[in-house]
Amino acid sequence: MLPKINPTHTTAWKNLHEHFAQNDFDLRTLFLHNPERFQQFSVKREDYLFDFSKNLIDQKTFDLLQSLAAECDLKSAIEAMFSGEKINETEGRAVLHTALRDFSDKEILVDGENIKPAIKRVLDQMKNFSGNVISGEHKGFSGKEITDVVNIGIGGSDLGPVMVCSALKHFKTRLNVHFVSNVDGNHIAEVLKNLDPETTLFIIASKTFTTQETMTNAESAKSWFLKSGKQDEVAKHFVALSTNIEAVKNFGIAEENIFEFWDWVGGRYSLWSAIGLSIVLSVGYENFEQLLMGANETDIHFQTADFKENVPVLMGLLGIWYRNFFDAGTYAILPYSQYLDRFAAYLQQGDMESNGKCVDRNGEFVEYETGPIIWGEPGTNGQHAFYQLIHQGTELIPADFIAYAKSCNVVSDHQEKLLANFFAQTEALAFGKTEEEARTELEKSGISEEEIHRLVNYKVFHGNTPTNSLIINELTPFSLGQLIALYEHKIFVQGVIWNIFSFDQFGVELGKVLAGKILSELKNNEPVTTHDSSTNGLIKYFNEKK
Ligand SMILES: O=P(O)(O)OC[C@H]1O[C@H](O)[C@H](O)[C@@H](O)[C@@H]1O
Repeated sequence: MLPKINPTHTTAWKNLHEHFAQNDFDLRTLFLHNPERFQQFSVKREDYLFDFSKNLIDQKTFDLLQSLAAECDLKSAIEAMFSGEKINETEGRAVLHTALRDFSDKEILVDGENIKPAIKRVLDQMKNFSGNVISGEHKGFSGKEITDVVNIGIGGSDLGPVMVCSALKHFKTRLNVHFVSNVDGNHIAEVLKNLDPETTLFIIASKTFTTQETMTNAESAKSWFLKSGKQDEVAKHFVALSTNIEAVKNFGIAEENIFEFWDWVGGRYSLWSAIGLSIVLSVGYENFEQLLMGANETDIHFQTADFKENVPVLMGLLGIWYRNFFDAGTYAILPYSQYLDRFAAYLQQGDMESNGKCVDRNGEFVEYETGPIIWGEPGTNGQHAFYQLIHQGTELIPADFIAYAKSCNVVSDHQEKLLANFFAQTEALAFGKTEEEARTELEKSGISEEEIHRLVNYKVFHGNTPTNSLIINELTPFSLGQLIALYEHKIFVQGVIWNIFSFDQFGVELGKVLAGKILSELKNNEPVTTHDSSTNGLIKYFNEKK
């Protein structure tokens, strides 16, 4: 079981509030007074450098955040998760996505049974199946090789595979992998428009195998297929990834085409499981295994490194400093890598569905902030879209800047320009531009004193916007696995300290229930008056125009 400590009752929390009130954390001053600040607040590991020196902290902040982790008993929480304790207490489940990438001989027991053999069995099944599809040995009903794969899933059965397949495009196989997730019929229509049922493999990815969007898309995909193929040929073109074996069989998918995973794998933590089959088909099994091994390297770091040099712990603690003491409502993920174009979207589910909670582990409503809004886009594009607000707006927006030192594709001086922007932005956000500096620049431009007076304030940059800089040596399946796991564990750290349960998601249920009721009303085409005037009015308008 996880500790049930209210963080605001800890001595560290009270001291952090005092510390916050008594200091202004001016980065210009902090760097000026400590030439060794970068060395003091950065962690250099074999595959990456994590520089957290441009944060609004001093040594006392650092020490108090460490004390907070200790008082909240983070260490035993980490041990509880990795050991298979049922820390997902509201659902009575263990949280063991980490076991999926643990290639050691160590036994991990769930309800007295070692889960490692089953994990290995499914990995072997994924390896064999993907090998046959990629090699062309597995053929469609007309004897042609598979050329296209369509993963049908949503949420954790979509976002992780989409993000990884996008990030590892440089490593892709001959197969073209597509993703359908939205119940909006246009989504599947646009994907199927250019595909051939003779050479298309469908993956129905759903932990529960009950999700409306996925089951609707799966039925439509099957209908599309059966316009060409026969019922007894479905087995060659449909596989399923799920914990719900009975529901999969009822859908009509052959038992040998079911890739199983388990309830101790949360949906948003499932890309390492059978849900990763689209990744295996997209980049090959060896690269998928490297992805797993990279995540495992972070798992070991997370379990063994002193919290003072433990990157996920530091990321988590710094996020709490801004969320709960600076009252920052959002956190930006700004990868300076086009390959990571879906990374922020992936973390939106990972972070916001885990820590978007208002009831603590004692069943009481919390009286402090919990999970922030996660958002972001790749740099340098963000600079031309929303950096104005980060630089000169009224919201404090802490951000993670992520970049790879080496590019997968050497094209002219693009990489130097990309990183020059990365370094410039974190510098500008940290140190800004004072009124005096702005005035000097305007004076040099030769404009009148009156004009200078009129314009100077628009040219001031407040600075003191905190950033973490993560420079990863190169983008590989291994380093991507490391990166994803860093954020999985950051999220875990924050959930432990906020004293919430990070692995259930009851908040997604109400909408689903209401949608089911409204769907039946829409289908019977009668005037709808059972709701509020807005919902009734909206439904009426839809019924008139559809
Ligand atoms: O994989 P499925 O069972 O289809 O669930 C897909 C998604 O459904 C819901 O939105 C849950 O909140 C997500 O955590 C889950 O990933």
